[in-house]
Amino acid sequence: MKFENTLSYAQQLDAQDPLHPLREEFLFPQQNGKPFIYLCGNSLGLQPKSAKEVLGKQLDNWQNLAVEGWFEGETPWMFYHKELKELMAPIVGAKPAEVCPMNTLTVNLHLLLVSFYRPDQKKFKIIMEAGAFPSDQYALESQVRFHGFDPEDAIIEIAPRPGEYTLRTEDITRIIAENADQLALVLFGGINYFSGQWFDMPAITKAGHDAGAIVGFDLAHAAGNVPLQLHDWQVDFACWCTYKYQNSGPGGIGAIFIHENHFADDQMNRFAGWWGYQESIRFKMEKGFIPEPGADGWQVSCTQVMPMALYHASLKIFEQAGFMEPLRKKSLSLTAYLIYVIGEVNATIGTEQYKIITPANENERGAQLSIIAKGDAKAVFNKLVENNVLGDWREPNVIRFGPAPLYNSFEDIYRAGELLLQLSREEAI
Ligand SMILES: Cc1ncc(COP(=O)(O)O)c(C=O)c1O
Ligand SMILES: Nc1ccccc1C(=O)C[C@H](N)C(=O)O
Repeated sequence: MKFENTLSYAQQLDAQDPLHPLREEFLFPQQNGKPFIYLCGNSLGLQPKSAKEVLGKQLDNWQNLAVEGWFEGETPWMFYHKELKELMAPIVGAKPAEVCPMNTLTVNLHLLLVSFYRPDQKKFKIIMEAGAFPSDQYALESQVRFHGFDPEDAIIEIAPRPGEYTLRTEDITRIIAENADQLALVLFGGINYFSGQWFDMPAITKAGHDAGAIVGFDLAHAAGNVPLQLHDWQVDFACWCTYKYQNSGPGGIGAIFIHENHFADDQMNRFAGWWGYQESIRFKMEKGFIPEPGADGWQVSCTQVMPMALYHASLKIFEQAGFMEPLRKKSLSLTAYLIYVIGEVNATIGTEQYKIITPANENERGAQLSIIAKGDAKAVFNKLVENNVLGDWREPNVIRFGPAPLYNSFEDIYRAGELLLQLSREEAI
């Protein structure tokens, strides 16, 4: 596609974009009386305008029904998660029974590792990407120690080749195969938070299974961002947060996926709680845990109604958008335009001041582009924020921009590029 670096051209792309009106469904933060150009959906999605009303309804239910709200009213809380499951499933390519909203991401990762990381003296190793989000590193290290192994022996991190920023699938699958004898688990991010690289999840899953290992993913940066087919890809388990591309609010409800292949496995360990107990007889309060079939059987505590209400508000907008296919189509155009605009900034300055380390290949990236700037990148980043362009900064040297197709426009990208160019010129003087 041939782009132009003009405001009128960007506005024309917006006029042709069928999803453009959905921008009106969201609230943009303001600074100095002006809205931000918000390019940070990769960290925290924006608040849907409907969030207050949807949350308000549950506050009313609480006020009017109190404890009876669990079984009475329009949306009895006992079954509230079921409405969400139907809307979540198409976002990650799962059957509704395979997903469940619950807890928060790292907590869920621990709970799923209890079930899916079952090391023995022979097979105890875990393969993950080097530079995974710190919470995942800490979770895995502590799980390994919990089972009496040393993370130094048990965790194999796959790093980019020297001089490269991202991983090659051939290296990932080769290292998995080489370690087959001792490999218990492959646990990868779907998209790496730092580089923005979308890993070849089907290839990783297949390689892990060929090596006799379980394969799980942390989809914090992938769910609601790129099209996923967790069921068809035969992924064993996954977990994600919903506060990034799925706009459920800070500390929003987390979610899990358990492949139905595992539903009948009665050898599976789990850290059980009453909300995972068979729903129809849960309130008999009997001794001896009987799990509810499917992902719901991993629930521990009672439904977090208020965070789920906030997530529900956003899921309804995903439904309105037609779920992932139209969103992905727009997302690819937005990122392609951002790549073009950054290229124009570099070309105007006459040097590769801003280097995009996220793979250019569409199959290897989602909405987020990670950019390394020459010179004092932090100063540039701070000035962008002062001037109402909000991406985020990740140590030691990366600016991340994550245009979200639900609410970002081509004009946002044009304007962010215009400011980047202006700041870079000022910096050079
Ligand atoms: C890949 C990844 N894993 C884990 C986390 C931590 O999530 P939480 O704080 O919700 O447990 C995040 C984001 O903070 C993340 O991006
Ligand atoms: N949950 C947060 C709370 C505070 C600050 C950032 C986060 C993030 O989510 C960061 C994000 N996971 C990242 O990719 O850097």
